[in-house]
Amino acid sequence: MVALEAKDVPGKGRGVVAARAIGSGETVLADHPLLLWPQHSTAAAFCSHCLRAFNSLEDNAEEVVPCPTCGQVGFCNAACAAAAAADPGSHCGAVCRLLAACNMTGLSDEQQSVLQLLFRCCSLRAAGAAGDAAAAARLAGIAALAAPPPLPPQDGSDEAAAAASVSSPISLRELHGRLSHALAAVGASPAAALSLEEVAELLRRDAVNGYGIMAPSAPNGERRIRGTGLYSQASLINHECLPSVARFDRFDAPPAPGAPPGANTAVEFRAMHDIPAGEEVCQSYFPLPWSMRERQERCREDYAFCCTCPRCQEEATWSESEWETDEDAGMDEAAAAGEEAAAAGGDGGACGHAAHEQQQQQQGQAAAAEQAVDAGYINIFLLKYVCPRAGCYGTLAPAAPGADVLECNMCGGRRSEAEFLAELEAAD
Ligand SMILES: C[S@@+](CC[C@H](N)C(=O)[O-])C[C@H]1O[C@@H](n2cnc3c(N)ncnc32)[C@H](O)[C@@H]1O
Repeated sequence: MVALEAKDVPGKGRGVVAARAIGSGETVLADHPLLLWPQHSTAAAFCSHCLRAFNSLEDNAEEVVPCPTCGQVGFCNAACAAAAAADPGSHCGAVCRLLAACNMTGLSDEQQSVLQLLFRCCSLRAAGAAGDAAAAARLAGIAALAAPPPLPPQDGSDEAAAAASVSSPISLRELHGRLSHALAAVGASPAAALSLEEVAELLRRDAVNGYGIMAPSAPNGERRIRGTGLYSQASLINHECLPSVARFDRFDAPPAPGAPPGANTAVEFRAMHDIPAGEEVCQSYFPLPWSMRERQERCREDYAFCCTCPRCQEEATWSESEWETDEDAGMDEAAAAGEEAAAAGGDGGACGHAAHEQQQQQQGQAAAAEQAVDAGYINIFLLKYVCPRAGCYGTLAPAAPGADVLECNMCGGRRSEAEFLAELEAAD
């Protein structure tokens, strides 16, 4: 993290700040995953080691190498197959046998995907206990990720609260039972076992730190997730609704000559605009056009904090009539999404308020007040950085350091500064 420095940020835990002035379009961080796992339902369409899409192989006349243990999933080339076999945190023989032995009946795709994570962690534990220092270091890296305290139970049951991230009806206890049963069925080492509490803790770490890796859009435009990654440095980047960096990835890039398997799994963060030295560097955890209500709900329910960023503070003051004015002025979908924010603004107390959360909120509000933004700034920010392609919701950042062409981190679409200014004039 040459350009960034990890620090405690009042009200947010750890965060990263610019260690020097950062130029627009600079890549401030490239981070490789501690752990990567596929979305269960789409696993057969992506490399089980590096998540590269199989339909991207055709262009290079490459062929899928089937998993030698199950034959159900595969790898994008022989190097990835060999890397997975040697990696206890990947689709190695041990993980493959656990998946085959596990009773998946009645589990949602989300729950089956959680088991992909848990089996990889069990396998890393067994390897670590057997003296694999790299496996132990990866588990320590996962244990160092933020894990906010569990949310207060919604229905009076601690277990229900802990299982919220895997959306019951199947409870956390049931999931843990199936995990333990699979470990017993394959005769796994006792060192591989995870307690119920450890499973709950892992799920909370996954919920606040896991990066969803998107698949290319389906022909009907539907967006699907191909898997999830845990990244040690990227996980230090806090959220703001007007972020300064955007995440880019290249999971489908063909391997460069001599590059090790998995080189395509790095996530990169690019500065959307100039960032002065000492300023906190933030990303948005969800699409920029979301309304304030949606953003507040997601922050509270998935990340256990109340967003008090300058945009949320400003939007909390908006009235519906102001939004009518914006709509009349021809604001695009992104800015108009704030209409709902007006409705949410009145009950700005969407956040849960444990005592420490209140303190965090006050610290966050004080910091946000120092960098107040107005409606005009927010609207121009959204027009400039939300991908204009219908239904994309990606974020734009300069295509290269100093470039005046912006590139979308979802669809790859590009827009020049001149095109943006023309759109801005039209919106005016
Ligand atoms: C991916 S982690 C970010 C790093 C984290 N702050 C840490 O100490 O490791 C996400 C967690 O950071 C905290 N966080 C992120 N953005 C925040 C914000 N704008 N305000 C308050 N807390 C925030 C929340 O606890 C959230 O669940």
